Amino acid sequence: MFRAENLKFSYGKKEILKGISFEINSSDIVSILGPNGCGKTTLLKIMLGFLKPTEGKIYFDNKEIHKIKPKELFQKVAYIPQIHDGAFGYLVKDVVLMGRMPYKTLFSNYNKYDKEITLKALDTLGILELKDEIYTTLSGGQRQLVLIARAITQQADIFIMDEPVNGLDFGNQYKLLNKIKELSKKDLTFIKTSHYPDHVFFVSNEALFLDRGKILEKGDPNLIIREENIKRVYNIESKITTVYNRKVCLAM
Ligand SMILES: Nc1ncnc2c1ncn2[C@@H]1O[C@H](COP(=O)(O)OP(=O)(O)OP(=O)(O)O)[C@@H](O)[C@H]1O
Repeated sequence: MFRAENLKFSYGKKEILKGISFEINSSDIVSILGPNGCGKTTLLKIMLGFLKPTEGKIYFDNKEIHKIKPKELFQKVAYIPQIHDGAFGYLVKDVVLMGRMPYKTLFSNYNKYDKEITLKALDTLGILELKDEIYTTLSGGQRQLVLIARAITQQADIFIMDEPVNGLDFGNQYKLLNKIKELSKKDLTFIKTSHYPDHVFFVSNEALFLDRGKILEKGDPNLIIREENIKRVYNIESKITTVYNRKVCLAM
């Protein structure tokens, strides 16, 4: 589905990605790990066609991303950004309804079906009671859930999420991770950044470690999240162990 070939990217003279290649398959839950500022968000933006690689190629379904019309791409791919302050004054249900935009022509209105799936998405995320609230008055975590509901309303097959648990409380973090697992069984693909090895063990079948502009390793999290990689990437000692049949990474 996504294929990157020797991607390089620089902001001006600052080289961020130094030649990375990978493939992502459908129904994967991929977590991109790496230290602050290593280029995770930049990579997501390249995958969404918001930024063009300085060198190398990125394909979606064998077509170069920047040659795909945004409307076509966003019927298949939904983006949930890390920080979202926009949508000033809109009600939650209207923000979620905006997920239907890639299906609309310039002058067509939202119909009954659009409104139905909007409410269903809010219900799926357990936030139906927020539907008439003003979006900008919500907490950061609640906004995150609203944006996920919007992505569901978009009926995309692929969700690109930038640190989706950022700002969510402990319970909502794991509720969201469980929701991701549940949705991936319905053939949805998730590509997300993460700062939490435990979450990656919990939810992902693929992990990609970015380190100094290159891919250190990509593959099964159980194989690639190792103490020496944690040390190398985050410069911290850790112990990786199994508790209640779950792998966890403890910082020492
Ligand atoms: N628009 C921009 N112009 C110039 N430099 C930028 C721009 N956006 C990001 N950068 C720089 O590029 C580097 C990579 O940023 P990016 O946001 O991709 O990192 P990240 O891995 O997602 O970080 P974090 O984990 O902190 O969210 C950082 O050093 C950042 O300061």
